[in-house]
Amino acid sequence: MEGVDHLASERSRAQFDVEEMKVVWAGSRHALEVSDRISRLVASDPAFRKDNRTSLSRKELFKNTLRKTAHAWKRITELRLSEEEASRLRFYVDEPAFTDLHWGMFIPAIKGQGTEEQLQKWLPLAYKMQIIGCYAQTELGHGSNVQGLETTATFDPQTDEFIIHSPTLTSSKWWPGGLGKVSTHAVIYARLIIDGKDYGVNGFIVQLRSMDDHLPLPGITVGDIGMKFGSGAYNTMDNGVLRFDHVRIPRDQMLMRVSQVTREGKFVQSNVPRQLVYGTMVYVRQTIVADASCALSRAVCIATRYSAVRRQFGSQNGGVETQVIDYKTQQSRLFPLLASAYAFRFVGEWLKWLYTDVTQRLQANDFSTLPEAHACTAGLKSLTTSATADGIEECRKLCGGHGYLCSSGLPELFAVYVPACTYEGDNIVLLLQVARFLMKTVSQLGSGKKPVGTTAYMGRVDQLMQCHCAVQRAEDWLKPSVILEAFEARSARMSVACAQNLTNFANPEEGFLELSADLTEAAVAHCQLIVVSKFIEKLKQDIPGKGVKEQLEILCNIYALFLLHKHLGDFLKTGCISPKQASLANDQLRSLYSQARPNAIALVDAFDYTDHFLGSVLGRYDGNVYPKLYEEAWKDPLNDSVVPDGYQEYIRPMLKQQLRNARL
Ligand SMILES: CCCCCCCC/C=C\CCCCCCCCC/C=C/C(=O)SCCNC(=O)CCNC(=O)[C@H](O)C(C)(C)COP(=O)(O)OP(=O)(O)OC[C@H]1O[C@@H](n2cnc3c(N)ncnc32)[C@H](O)[C@@H]1OP(=O)(O)O
Ligand SMILES: Cc1cc2nc3c(=O)[nH]c(=O)nc-3n(C[C@H](O)[C@H](O)[C@H](O)COP(=O)(O)OP(=O)(O)OC[C@H]3O[C@@H](n4cnc5c(N)ncnc54)[C@H](O)[C@@H]3O)c2cc1C
Repeated sequence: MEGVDHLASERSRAQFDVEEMKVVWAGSRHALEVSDRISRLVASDPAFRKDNRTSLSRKELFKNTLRKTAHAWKRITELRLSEEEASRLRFYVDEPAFTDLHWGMFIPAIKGQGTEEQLQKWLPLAYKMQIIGCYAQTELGHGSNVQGLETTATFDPQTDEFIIHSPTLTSSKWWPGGLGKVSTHAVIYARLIIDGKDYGVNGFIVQLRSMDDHLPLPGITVGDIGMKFGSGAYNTMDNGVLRFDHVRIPRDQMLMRVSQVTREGKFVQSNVPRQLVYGTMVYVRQTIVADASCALSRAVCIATRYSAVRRQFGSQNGGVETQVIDYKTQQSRLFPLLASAYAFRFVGEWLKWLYTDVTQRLQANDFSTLPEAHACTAGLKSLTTSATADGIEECRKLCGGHGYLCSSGLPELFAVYVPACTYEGDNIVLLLQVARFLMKTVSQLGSGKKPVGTTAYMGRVDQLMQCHCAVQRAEDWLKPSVILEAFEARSARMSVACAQNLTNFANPEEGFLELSADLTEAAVAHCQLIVVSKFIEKLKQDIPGKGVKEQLEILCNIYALFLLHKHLGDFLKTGCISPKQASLANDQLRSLYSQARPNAIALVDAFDYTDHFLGSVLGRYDGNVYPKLYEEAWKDPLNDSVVPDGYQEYIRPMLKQQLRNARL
């Protein structure tokens, strides 16, 4: 039935003001207005159609993306969209493209690592898209180990140039998005060599293709690395391969904010830390955390709406069957993901603040918070992307068989999302960075250096090593102080245990390798504490709107107690809680699921996603699933003809053969 809201009765059960929750989700009333307006602009423009993506060939898919990005750029310039509006437009167009790397990495790399003159020269060209750039760091042989990159940039004092060269096959740049077919320029990372001496990895701006005919410049071999996981999905992106054969670039194309090479070939290290060469990754990791909440909320929105529409079993005397969302098992799988989407939203907001703060400090030559910014961005990127990738897959299963259809939107969402666990740093490699930071923090506790920021709780390590959880009744688990103490104690005890075990090794690096699995678990505990504590902090703010804060409190408690349940081994092993308290937490969790149930549909409506953006028959706003699912099936190219292509060649002869055999 077209025009009927099949989820109306669900919506009428909501106990809070959905419009106000939309403001909380968007971040502000202004952000909601912009987001809402731009999402409708994209949804109503046929040029941004995306329902045919999975049936296009790679070439069609790629050309389609080029068309869409050109159209998006035209609309951005015609409508004079602000940076905020343009970035919302990119979000709602919902198709990975070379422009992500141009705006998301090429420009930030120049901004973060270039000198004032370099910014003035390159940024105007990049902002007007008169050049298109990518970020070429990873090589065939090395991705995680940035210090292991092999591409060289050798200074030639005769000509005042660098010679960029790929000395081995494994030094070929491999993976950069936008490189394969589009970028005219790249920020490439190469070992700086002066007078035979290696000064480590630095960034350089290199032109790759002619501005006249787009052909690669002399000495450059460049192409696409081939199809990736999933149909449609990330194959809209031209991830590329690049080799240099003694390509010359002027000296002033080395990004020289962090270190400089003078006309005489002298290497000068400025007073900023060398780690700033890694600064673009810190920036992008922060954006990836914010993006995790978007991807997860999208999957959760689809699974929640469908779970309210779908009915199985439980019919009494011919009455209606049970909505699958009413099964406790469905709730215990779905509601923690709903809560995680909100939790990641708020920790993403906080991380953005942290990043802005560290950037301002860096400009004032205050580098003190850089290690914490690195640990937080690395750890939260790892935690949120792993949970989101797993969460999207869980949402697919929550939708039963129909979740496996491309028209559910979930397979493509998963395929596009899952590389986030690898790009911008493999999630395990990043957790090991957090672990290093934690071990350093623990080792300095005795020296009188007071830990600050997200490790401030370590300053109370003596108390946290001994404290006893005060929970006696299930309701005690609703107290933020109780939850915080349990998470702080678990994290502190896991870090201290690792630090103590490390002392058993004569060589600390050897010990670190041997204990690395335990260390990543300690890092996860610390990162989960950050997410829980930032959710609790959010709830201390003034949050207007009938019932909004109460719903968020329910979600915050679900998030924390679900984690406690999932990682019970940690909490019990470290003696932070008793088995009895664990069982009370579980009782409380069940009660929280019942409280979330009547509000579930409204809580996903608060994401304010259009049907175009969701791209899912199962997640439609009106819940009119079955007729649309049926209609969608008939659109498949296989149904263009009643008798399939190939019948005469393959099916008919086989059937005839069977017939002949039967007659014999
Ligand atoms: C049409 C128009 C539309 C317009 C609008 C469009 C809008 C679009 C806008 C935005 C979209 C944004 C989205 C972006 C797209 C995302 C797509 C993804 C593309 C993917 C890109 C990539 O993957 S790029 C490559 C990423 N590579 C990595 O992440 C490599 C991982 N490895 C590392 O980071 C390091 O090598 C590692 C940290 C693992 C180890 O480094 P190493 O040198 O060995 O260092 P180590 O000895 O361990 O440490 C030394 C010291 O340094 C500290 N440290 C390490 N890293 C950092 C850092 N980043 N910052 C600060 N400090 C760091 C480390 O802790 C050590 O400290 P100490 O212990 O010595 O104190
Ligand atoms: C879709 C996509 C887009 C990308 N876009 C870009 C781009 O635009 N620009 C760019 O430069 N790069 C890009 N990359 C590359 C990406 O950054 C790297 O693939 C990533 O950093 C992981 O590095 P790797 O491939 O070397 O993995 P590896 O390090 O080889 O990982 C393999 C395995 O080894 C493990 N491992 C590695 N080191 C350690 C260790 N020290 N301790 C324990 N375990 C370890 C990992 O956990 C993993 O399980 C992209 C990658 C993908 C998939």
